[in-house]
Amino acid sequence: MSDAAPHTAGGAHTADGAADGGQALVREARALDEADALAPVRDRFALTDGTAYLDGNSLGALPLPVRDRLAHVVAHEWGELRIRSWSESGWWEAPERIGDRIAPLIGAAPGQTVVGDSTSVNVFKATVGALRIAAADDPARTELLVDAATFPTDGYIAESAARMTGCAVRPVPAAELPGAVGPGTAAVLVNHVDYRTGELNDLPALTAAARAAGARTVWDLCHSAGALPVGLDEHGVDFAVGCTYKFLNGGPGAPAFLYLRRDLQPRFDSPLPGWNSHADPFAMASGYTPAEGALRGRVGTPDILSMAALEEALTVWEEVTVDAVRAKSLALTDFFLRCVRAYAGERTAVRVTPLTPGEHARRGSQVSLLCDPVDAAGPVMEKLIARGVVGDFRRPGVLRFGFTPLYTAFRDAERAARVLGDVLA
Ligand SMILES: Cc1ncc(COP(=O)(O)O)c(C=O)c1O
Ligand SMILES: Nc1c(O)cccc1C(=O)C[C@H](N)C(=O)O
Repeated sequence: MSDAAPHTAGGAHTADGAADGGQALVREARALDEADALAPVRDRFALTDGTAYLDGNSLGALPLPVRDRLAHVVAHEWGELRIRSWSESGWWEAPERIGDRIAPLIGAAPGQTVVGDSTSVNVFKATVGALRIAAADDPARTELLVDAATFPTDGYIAESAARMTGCAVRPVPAAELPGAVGPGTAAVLVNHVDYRTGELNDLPALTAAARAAGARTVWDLCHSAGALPVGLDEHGVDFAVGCTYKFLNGGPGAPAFLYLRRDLQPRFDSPLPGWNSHADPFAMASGYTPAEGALRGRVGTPDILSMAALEEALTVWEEVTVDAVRAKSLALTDFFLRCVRAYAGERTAVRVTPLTPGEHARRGSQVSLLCDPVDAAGPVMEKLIARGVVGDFRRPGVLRFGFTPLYTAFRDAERAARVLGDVLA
């Protein structure tokens, strides 16, 4: 069965617009794509295999210019210049240079963002750094609040960071965190967007509450960087981390970023004080003197090939604003939710309920659907993928669909919902 045109099998039966077999939704998707100012940006990505790729919240698609950039770095910078490239090709400064390219996307002025290591490692650096500053200010602050639904790596690392610093972790549902911070709170580690549900947590309110209580904040921006405005400087966030292989399309295993607010940099006592963060690395001194600025967040030798891919991937932002991306993201997820209601309806054998909030202010750039029965979710996603609709599945029963406005079209959203309706039927 072709998925290119709507048909009436299975779905297409609710009062929500698919009584005509989905023709109206197909026409609407076409009109939305025609009016979409970001539509031409899709041509910069390797997306010609006919799939509706809705997994950019896990691994972003390949930006085409990355291929030539990597070929050049390998052939010329590594192949011909070899060690000279540390200075002549700008390899040594890549972590700060690329950090400053990410900075405007997360609302940070230059000089506060550094790229390198994985998100997990940066969660460790930022959390221990925050706890050490809190302890220096007030040793009675021994509580590390973590949002209860956190991505696992943050929770595991929070436990270790707390053990190292004599603190204790207290998991609290994200919405309750502003009321939970108190005089004993040293720091709060929280995800901006919940990886499982796609819920957007209230960064301004929680950061303000933490500041008022004298606690430090560490935000995990993995699912918001490149998807929506963050406003780190504006809201007075202390530390932030995030991945670059999701909405920033930096490639598999692309290095993460670490934001150290400028006024805290002199106080940032890294738990991983590698030689790259030394004030004079090539002095090869036996004693450690930390560098000034964001490069205090570096550890060891940067992974140049991945850095080069990321740097090239970020060039798309020279033409695109985060506000435009956010506006399209909300329009895409609104439209997808409407299509799901129309095609999946109430009468399918497997039912789906959105876990992602309907309110724009509480929605990230993905839509998560909970399957009933839950154990249907894995097989449903396998069937979707077999039919060219690529989302992912998180146990036990969640279907995730990520919307990357740089390359996701409204026709992808319509098709995904239509195929989903068929599969659920
Ligand atoms: C919210 C969140 N934090 C942290 C991570 C872990 O990142 P990494 O595997 O790059 O350390 C991920 C995804 O893998 C994530 O979604
Ligand atoms: N980092 C990943 C990987 O190496 C393999 C598979 C998936 C991932 C992910 O990024 C998972 C992702 N953070 C999530 O939101 O579930």
